[in-house]
Amino acid sequence: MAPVQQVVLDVNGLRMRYGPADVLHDVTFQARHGEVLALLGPNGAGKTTTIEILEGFRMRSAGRVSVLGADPARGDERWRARLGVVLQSWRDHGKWRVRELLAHLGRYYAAYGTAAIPRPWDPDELIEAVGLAGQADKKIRTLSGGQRRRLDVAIGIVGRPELLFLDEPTAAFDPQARHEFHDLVRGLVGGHETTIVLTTHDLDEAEKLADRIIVLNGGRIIADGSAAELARRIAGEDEVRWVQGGERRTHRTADSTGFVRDLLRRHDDEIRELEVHRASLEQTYLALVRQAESEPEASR
Ligand SMILES: Nc1ncnc2c1ncn2[C@@H]1O[C@H](COP(=O)(O)OP(=O)(O)OP(=O)(O)O)[C@@H](O)[C@H]1O
Repeated sequence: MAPVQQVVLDVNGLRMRYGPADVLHDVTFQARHGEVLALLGPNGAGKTTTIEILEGFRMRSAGRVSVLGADPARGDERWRARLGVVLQSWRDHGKWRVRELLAHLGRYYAAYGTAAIPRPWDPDELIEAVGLAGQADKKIRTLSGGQRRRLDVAIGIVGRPELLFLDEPTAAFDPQARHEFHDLVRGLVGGHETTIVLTTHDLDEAEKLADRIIVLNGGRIIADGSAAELARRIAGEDEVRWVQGGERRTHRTADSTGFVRDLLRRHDDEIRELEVHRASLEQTYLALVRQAESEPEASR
């Protein structure tokens, strides 16, 4: 029998109200040990509010929340030392040098190390892991935007967190930095069994990194599942493209395998450059949000 993974995050009936406005309505989900969970949703959907409540930075209006076995509203220092947080932006360490700052911040975690999880992460190993080896002795204000973001991630993981929150971690990255960051996240999940909750507007990133995707819209969860499960829910059509007799053709179908089989049976010699494009997470996501927005409030 497969081992039952421990529930690290348990959110039940979470509600948040700012003044007269309800911004989270009955949000319920769980995350298990070692999972990467992506929160997606349009601007103002409630992603940051949800994450800030889980981090213990914001008090919820109602609902039950358990993070690493504790209520974040009452989490103590020992609990906080097991979390890692990478906010959307941090701009306050300009005069420090990279190694110096990580060594300094790491000291806070030393008292919370265990036999299984020695804390903190050695600064030089960490600098290597986030790809800042060439910048270890540089002042932080001299780093590029992408290097600064890698440092933000290093600050978030210096205590070897069991649960890591990443709020739009790759927003300012170039494609290469984004690719390297994805490798870093996979390494964290594979090597140290960190559970990760990330928010992103990059659907490609969510598809690559996340085991599970939760789509929030207007403070409600409108979908929860793997990218493939969400795609099946929407049952998008595949697009088949080919060249025949020098002419480009396209056809949309729910049964691309059957269509291609039939096409090749009838015109095998004439078909060139055959491609099948599956419905992407982006199409699925847009369809989910459109569907949720077209439903009347009362039926939700
Ligand atoms: N401190 C606050 N006071 C009042 N309203 C707030 C406050 N913070 C957020 N809101 C409102 O709560 C809703 C959810 O905001 P939140 O920042 O959680 O969304 P988000 O999904 O993270 O958006 P984005 O993708 O733009 O970062 C929005 O309508 C926002 O205006």
